[in-house]
Amino acid sequence: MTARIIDGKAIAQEVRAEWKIRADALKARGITPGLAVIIVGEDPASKVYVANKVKACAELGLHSEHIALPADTSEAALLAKIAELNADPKIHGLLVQLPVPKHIDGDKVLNAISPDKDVDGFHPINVGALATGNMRFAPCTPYGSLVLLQKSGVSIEGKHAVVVGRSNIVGKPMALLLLQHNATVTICTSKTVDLAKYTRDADILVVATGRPKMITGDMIKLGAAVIDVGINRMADGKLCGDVDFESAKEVAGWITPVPGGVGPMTITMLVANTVQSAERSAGI
Ligand SMILES: Nc1nc(=O)c2c([nH]1)NC[C@@H]1CN(c3ccc(C(=O)N[C@@H](CCC(=O)O)C(=O)O)cc3)C=[N+]21
Ligand SMILES: [Mg+2]
Repeated sequence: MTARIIDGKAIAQEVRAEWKIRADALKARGITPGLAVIIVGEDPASKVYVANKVKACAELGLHSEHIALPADTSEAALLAKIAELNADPKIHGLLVQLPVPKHIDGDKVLNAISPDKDVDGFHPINVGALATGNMRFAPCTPYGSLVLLQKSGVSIEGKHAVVVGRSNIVGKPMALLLLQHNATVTICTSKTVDLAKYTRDADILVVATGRPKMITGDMIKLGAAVIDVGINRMADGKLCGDVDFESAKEVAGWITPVPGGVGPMTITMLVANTVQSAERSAGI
């Protein structure tokens, strides 16, 4: 059997069109949703992501500000910039591209962003809201992964979902979202003993480990839905996921490619969260 390839680019376009209608409705009331992205330093991969975010905003007619600060920006200067944007009525969504340079405390940065503008969903208040089932902003990568499953017609309720990876930005919130949709959820880590025992039992397998091609076809249940969150740049310059696509697609029922899978959805949900934030600020 060969898996159905989940076309993240196509689904992202479809979802963006839905959110454009809501953005246009806000603009008709004189409110243009606005996103500010702060990037500290020169990471080349981050530059690609930030450029994609700004492009997606333009596509939906949103206001966006891209604030590039030098790598030696002090923590105090960054916190001051965040405070300024927290108070700026043109801005409904605000994020600081991670990772930040070592001399800056990442947790302090996440705590400084107004929870009402935290479109990444990384502020502890929003993490707590997700954990208690009162979601305000779901983190964009897990949210996008969930929408990919839903739009592909994969049923979640009652199914065994296995998440490999326990990061705050993907693994943990992904597990919470799946739990919210009544999946039976297992979270594995890089230390899990006999990882394949768990992955082979997964109806839905989400992989976010940052280890290129670590999940191979023999670790996947026949017909499973496989969401590959990994983006690894190989020596030849090509991108690959955390799943070995070639062997996995022979076993899986659905699979996301890298690139063109989760990545475009991450950007889309960021824009969606920004529009939703603007709706909330307008009392909608
Ligand atoms: N505060 C914060 N929020 C984030 O959401 C955040 C972050 N920091 N730091 C870095 C990661 C990574 N990330 C991606 C976004 C888009 C693509 C994307 O568009 N990927 C394309 C291709 C990208 C390429 O060609 O390099 C794809 O998969 O098809 C990938 C990765 C957001 N992140
Ligand atoms: Mg993300």
